[in-house]
Amino acid sequence: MDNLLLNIDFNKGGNNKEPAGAKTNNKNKDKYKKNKQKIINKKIERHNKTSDGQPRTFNNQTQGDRFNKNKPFQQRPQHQSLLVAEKQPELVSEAIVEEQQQQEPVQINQIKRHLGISDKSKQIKKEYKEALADKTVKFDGDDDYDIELNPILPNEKKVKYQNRDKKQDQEIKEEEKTEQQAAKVPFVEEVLVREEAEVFTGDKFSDLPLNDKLKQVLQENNFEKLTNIQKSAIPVILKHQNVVLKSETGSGKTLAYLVPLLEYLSYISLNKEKITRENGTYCVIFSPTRELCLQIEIEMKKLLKLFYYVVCGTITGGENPKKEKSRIRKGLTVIICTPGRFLYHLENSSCLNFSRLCYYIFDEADRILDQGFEREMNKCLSMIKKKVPEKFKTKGDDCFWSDSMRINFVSATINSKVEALGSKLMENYEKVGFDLSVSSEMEVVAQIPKQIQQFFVEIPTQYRLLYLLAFLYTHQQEKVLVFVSNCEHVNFLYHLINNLNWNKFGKREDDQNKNENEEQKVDTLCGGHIYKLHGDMDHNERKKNYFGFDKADSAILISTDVASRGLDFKHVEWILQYDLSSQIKEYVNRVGRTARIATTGQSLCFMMPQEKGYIKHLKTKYGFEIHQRDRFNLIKLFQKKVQELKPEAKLIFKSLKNIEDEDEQQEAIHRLRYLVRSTMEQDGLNLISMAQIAKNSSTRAYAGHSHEMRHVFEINNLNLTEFARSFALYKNLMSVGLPQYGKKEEKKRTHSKRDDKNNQSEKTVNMDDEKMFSKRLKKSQQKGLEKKLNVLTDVNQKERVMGMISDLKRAVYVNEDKVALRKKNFEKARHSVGKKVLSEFI
Ligand SMILES: Nc1ncnc2c1ncn2[C@@H]1O[C@H](COP(=O)(O)OP(=O)(O)OP(=O)(O)O)[C@@H](O)[C@H]1O
Repeated sequence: MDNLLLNIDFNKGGNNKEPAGAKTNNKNKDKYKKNKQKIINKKIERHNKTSDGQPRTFNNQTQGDRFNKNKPFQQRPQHQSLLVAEKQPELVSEAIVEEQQQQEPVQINQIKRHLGISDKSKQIKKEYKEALADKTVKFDGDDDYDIELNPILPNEKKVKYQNRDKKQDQEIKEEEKTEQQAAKVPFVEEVLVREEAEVFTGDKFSDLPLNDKLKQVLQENNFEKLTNIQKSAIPVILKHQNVVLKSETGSGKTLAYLVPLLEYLSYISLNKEKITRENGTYCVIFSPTRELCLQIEIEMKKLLKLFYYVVCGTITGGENPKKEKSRIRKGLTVIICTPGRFLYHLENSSCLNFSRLCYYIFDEADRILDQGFEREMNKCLSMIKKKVPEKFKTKGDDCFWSDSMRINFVSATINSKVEALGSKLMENYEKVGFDLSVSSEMEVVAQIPKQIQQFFVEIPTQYRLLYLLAFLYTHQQEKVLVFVSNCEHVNFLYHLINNLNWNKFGKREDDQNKNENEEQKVDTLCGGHIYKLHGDMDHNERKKNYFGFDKADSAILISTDVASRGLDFKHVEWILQYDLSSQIKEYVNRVGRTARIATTGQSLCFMMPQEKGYIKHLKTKYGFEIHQRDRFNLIKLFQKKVQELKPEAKLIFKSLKNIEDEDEQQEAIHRLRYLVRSTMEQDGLNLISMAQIAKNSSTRAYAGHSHEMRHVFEINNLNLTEFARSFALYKNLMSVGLPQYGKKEEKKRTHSKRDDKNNQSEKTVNMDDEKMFSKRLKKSQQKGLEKKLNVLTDVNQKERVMGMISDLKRAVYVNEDKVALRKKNFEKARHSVGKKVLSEFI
């Protein structure tokens, strides 16, 4: 304390500055002290005299006032700092402190802190004043004074006020705690106690009544212990039962139906007839995606090593149909297919042989129906029925009951719709893995493995992209699967992330020119292991990306829901739901891509502020355990990661003195934005138009959220400008590549009032977008109604729907479009009819 006061007096402050060399020269020091004392004495003298040089008279009755200029210096009570610094009473005087107060507020604060007088004293001071005004507290002239010349209260009064202060403090603290409790938990630190995975049972495959070859092959593939679902499902399926099978994601359902299938085929081969390729197909496995077909084929081929007579093959979209045809002609014992392509072959290939068909398996059965496969599925089944009518019990088209068929329905999220299809196929069936003690809604939660930690983070719409990049940078040594709502968004994110050069991160334009060599080095996330997956991709690229992500140790996969079902990527640590899905089933299946078969994993939902209801819905309706994470913690982690991976980046964060400070954290976000913008502007990448297309598709997808969840995903609550920013479409980037501007507007934009014009143009862009969007929305509604019209039989209903369609058509083709359409027709007519006739026509 003494040192502190001495330092303040001697080393700092304008007039109090110690002369050069004083520290080393004691003589000089004494001289300095004497001078100092002289200055103080002079000050006291000046204070005690009026401007005329006459001695000042003091009014003693006002001595309780805060700043008592009417009180002689000597008569003032001793200052607390003087009491503390008793050793140098001549140096640390009130006058010095006063002077310091004017010139060195920082140091006064230091003194305050050391004396334990914080800014809270201001509040106490205020209360003192109030108390004085109320005359509830009286001061006799003997009261002591604190550093700010407040009267120091007798102890009981002080305690009273201190307690009051503490109480208030506590209340405020508690309030803050409850508000921030969830949000301020560290971002990735494991706060939850992970439950022991309870996937495996004590039972083994070797205990099951299977043939020796199958047991051997299972052992060779390290399938030893049975999982819960395998233990309960395999014996039931083996007993020639139709089964609807449901269990949590990643619990080994595939093996649960493949093992009984192989057992059955080997039984036929040993006891009934030799299975050959010429015999045709014995089993058809339906699955919703090509990748899942591929995966089932791989899993099956692992088991086929000792069953050379069983040939399995996939029939999926994207493959060359001719090649598939030749494979079918050679004979496939087990066909693994997507319904669309299978239907194509049923309609176009006569070589399909179903005379021995005895097994149907529907993997991800609920998705097969959801995806609009229902019609295709029904067609497939009825065509098979037409080919081999003797196998089926009933004659009508809608019923596919058969005594000679074994049917398995499999999914983690089976619902009543699936059961309805099930009843068309199976006269009676056994349910395995259903928990009848809980409601079907709550049962959904049970399908998420317990070892998955679920989080959500609320992010302002405009920063979404930047936080995504921060997250990916922070977790680039892990495997992250990012889900978005549409193919265009996947494409945009994929190209953007692939082209970000993190060597440029945080550098300004002038810095960049200095280090051109360094700039040439490209530093991409995960060492460039970035993949994408969606339905519009070329089949071979899809396959390549699927295997690429599966094999990588650390990688990023950006995907639509095409990857949400059944795919078993190895060791995915994080599932990131960047665009939320309004369907609970999709949430469960997306999350289920991590924590497979007794491993652990985390999932994170990126939530826009207006989507708060989503988490509430999941928590209250389904009882999900989702924990909030603070976005600032994410940025903190990001900064730490940057500093860890790029030690030279200290320069980047030179302004970040306090990493806890939210404003300073914002700095990192700005730097990220700069990196994104510079990448967007790069020639030849075409990122801006990709972003615009992605934004439009995402807006449409947002408007297409299920009716049940419209209150959460309400398109009218979506701020389109902020939403555009989440696609890196910032104000001045919006104008690039947009064809909407006329020549006049283009000229105007280069004028001096550029900013105003930019604002205007941004508005026009948004208006155009909105117009486009509403048009498309109406068109899609129209299409939906047209589909409905095909199915309707009632004449009145038909008429009503037709009326609605024509209303929509009128709304879509606004006047301008009508004119354009007429012009187009006119042009057509001119070509076909000729000018002469046309003039008559006009
Ligand atoms: N008994 C077992 N012992 C060891 N590994 C197993 C066992 N059963 C399955 N697995 C492995 O567990 C992983 C997940 O299995 P699978 O894909 O069948 O899960 P699932 O329940 O079908 O998941 P989803 O619901 O997501 O489709 C696979 O890699 C599979 O090889």
